[in-house]
Amino acid sequence: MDRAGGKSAAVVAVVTEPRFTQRYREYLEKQELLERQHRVEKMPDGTVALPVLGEALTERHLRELRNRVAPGSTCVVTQLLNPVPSKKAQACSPVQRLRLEVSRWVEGRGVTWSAQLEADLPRSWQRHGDLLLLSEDCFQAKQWRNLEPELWETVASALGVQRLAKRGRVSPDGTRTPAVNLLLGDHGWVEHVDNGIRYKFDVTQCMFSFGNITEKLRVASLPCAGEVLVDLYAGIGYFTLPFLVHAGAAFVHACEWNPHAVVALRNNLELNGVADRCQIHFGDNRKLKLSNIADRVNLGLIPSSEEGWPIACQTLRQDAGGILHIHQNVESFPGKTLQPPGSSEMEKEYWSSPQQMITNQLKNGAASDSRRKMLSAATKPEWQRWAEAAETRIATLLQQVYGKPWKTQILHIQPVKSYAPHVDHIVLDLECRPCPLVG
Ligand SMILES: C[S@@+](CC[C@H](N)C(=O)[O-])C[C@H]1O[C@@H](n2cnc3c(N)ncnc32)[C@H](O)[C@@H]1O
Repeated sequence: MDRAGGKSAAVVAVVTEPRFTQRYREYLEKQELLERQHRVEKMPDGTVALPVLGEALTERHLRELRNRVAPGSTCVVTQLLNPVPSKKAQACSPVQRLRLEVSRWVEGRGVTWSAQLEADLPRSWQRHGDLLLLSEDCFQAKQWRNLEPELWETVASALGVQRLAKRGRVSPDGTRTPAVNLLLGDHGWVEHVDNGIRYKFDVTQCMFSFGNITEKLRVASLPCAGEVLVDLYAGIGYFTLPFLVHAGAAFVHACEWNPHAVVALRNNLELNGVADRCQIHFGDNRKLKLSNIADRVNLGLIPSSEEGWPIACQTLRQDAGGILHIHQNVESFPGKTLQPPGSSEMEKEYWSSPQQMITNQLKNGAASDSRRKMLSAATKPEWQRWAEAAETRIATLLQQVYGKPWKTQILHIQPVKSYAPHVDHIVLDLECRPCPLVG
C-alpha cells in the first residue's frame, strides 16, 4: 500500500538490536530490500526497526541476517502502522505530485480548482505493478464525472502507472469479492511475487491482502513436511502456496467458492509447479465431503471463520488429530467486555493509531527469550480470552463429531494486522489430539 500526503500506511520492517543496525542496513541495501520512503525507527523496547520492501523479503534473507550478517542478532518481522516518512519522501510525495498535476489539468479544462476537489483526491492506494487500485473514499464529487475518462489518464500518469481501478467495500456476501471498477486499462490481472511465490489474479474479482505478509512468512516456516492440509478458505492461494512451496506439505485440499478465485488458484498452482500436490474443492466448504484426513487445517477467513469450525474438526485425522490455524478479528475496547466467538464486526480496512507494533514469531513454539519478550509485549488479554473461548468451543465440537473426548491446547496466538478502532486480526494455533483410550 502506498502512502498519501502526511498520512502513512503500514510498512513492513525488520527489527533487531541497535548494535546490529549498520550491518543490517548494509545487507538490506545490497539486496535492494531497504524501503527509503520511511525512517529507521527506535522501538519502545530499545530495538531498531528498518523499513523494508515487504514483498521482496524472503525467509532466506531473514536466515542470512540472523546467521551470517549478524550472528546472534534477533531478527523479527514487524509492521509499523504509522511509519515516519523520510526527508526524501517528504520533499516530493506522490500525493503532492498528484495534486499538482491534476489541479493543473483541471484548470486547463476551465474548471476552478476548489478545496472540495482537493479534499476528494486519493489518500491511499494499492500498487499492483502497473495497476493502481484506489480506495473508495476518493473522486466522489460530481464535478469529476464531466472530466472522465481523460481524468484517469492524468491521474495514472501523475502516479506512474498504466492502469487504474477503484474499489468499494469488500462485499459482505462471504466471497470477500471487492467491488472494484476498472477506470483505465482493459483488464484487471496483476502479478505479485512474495517470498519467491508467484500470485496472479484479477483485482476486480479477487482480494489481495498486503497485511497478510507476516502470516505468509510464518506459514512458510512451519514444519509441515509430509503433512496433509486442508485450507478451508484458499482464495487465490495466499496460504495454500506457502504451505506447498516452502513448508513442505505433502498435499493440500484447497476449498474455495468464488469461481474467479478458483481460476486464479489453479493458475497459481501451475505457475509455482505444485499443481500435482493440491486438489481444489470448488463450492461451499460447509458441505465438504472430506473427513479423517488432515494433519493441519487453515481457517483464513476474517472477521471470523467460526462457521468452518465443525468441518475443520471433521477433516482432522481421527487417530492422531492435528493443528488448526484459526483466523479471527478480535475487538479490544478498553472497558468493553470480550466478544464471544461469532459476534465480531465486518472488517474495516484502516490502520489504528498511535504507533503499534505487530511482531512475527517465525518458528511456531520456538521463540528465543528476546523474541518472546517482544511477543508478550504485543499480546492483549482479549486475544487470550477469545482463544480460550474458541478452544472450549472446538473441544465441544470434537466431542460431538467423534463421540469421545479430545485434548486441546493453545500453542500460539499470532497477530497479523490491526484495524482501527481496536480490532486485531489474529491467528490461533490450536492443537487437537484424541484422548488415548483408558483400560
Ligand atoms: C480472506 S479470503 C482469502 C483467503 C486467504 N486465506 C487470505 O486470508 O488472504 C477468504 C476466501 O474464502 C472464500 N470463502 C468464504 N466462505 C467460504 C465458504 N463457505 N466456502 C468456500 N470458500 C469460502 C472467499 O471466497 C475468499 O476467497
